[in-house]
Amino acid sequence: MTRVKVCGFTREADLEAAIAAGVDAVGLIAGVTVDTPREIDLEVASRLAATVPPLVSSVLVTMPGDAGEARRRIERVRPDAVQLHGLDPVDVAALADAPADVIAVVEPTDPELDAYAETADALLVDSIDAEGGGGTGETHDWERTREIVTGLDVPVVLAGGLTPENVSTAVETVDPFAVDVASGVEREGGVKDYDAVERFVERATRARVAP
Ligand SMILES: O=C(O)c1ccccc1N[C@@H]1O[C@H](COP(=O)(O)O)[C@@H](O)[C@H]1O
Repeated sequence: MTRVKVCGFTREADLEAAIAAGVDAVGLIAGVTVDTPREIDLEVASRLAATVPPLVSSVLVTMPGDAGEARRRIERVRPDAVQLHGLDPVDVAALADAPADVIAVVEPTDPELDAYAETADALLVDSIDAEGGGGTGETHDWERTREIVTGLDVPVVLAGGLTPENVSTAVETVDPFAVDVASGVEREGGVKDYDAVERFVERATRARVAP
């Protein structure tokens, strides 16, 4: 069954609603260098991460300048996992002993996919913007991401432009370890649409990969 991450919470009530809807992971965006309505400061991220119950993963989504900054943010927020935008495989490898699983964000055509797969605990394949940020609301070539899933021995998370309306097709096409959504389940920037979150979770987990 495909796991589900919903990302970009700014309000505790939205986090609670998503957990009640059955998400496997919740993303908290802090320390990013792109303009987004979903960014919160590290202190708020730390407070929200502490509310996430056992058996649901908290994920710090961040764009640090280097591994040292990433480590400081992990120690401050104490997430179960950290989703890193913009670090190279060497910096990702330097976080192998950090107290969080490491998810490296890549685009489907990244020439260093193999190196990231060897150093990170999971890859998140996203339609990232020129600055390496996510939250674009854009899909990418899912066939290419399917090739990544079949070609690499690392959990692959599919992100980028997913919605309750397209997530079934995305899962059937890509067969990812998990799917990840931010803007596609919002009624306004940074505010989640609870019905959309429920429909996203239901359709993502019900979808079956074509044999
Ligand atoms: O959501 C954002 O604004 C964001 C900003 C900077 C880094 C990551 C961000 N979000 C990540 O991008 C994916 C895809 O977003 P979307 O579903 O296309 O809106 C999101 O799930 C986060 O992991």
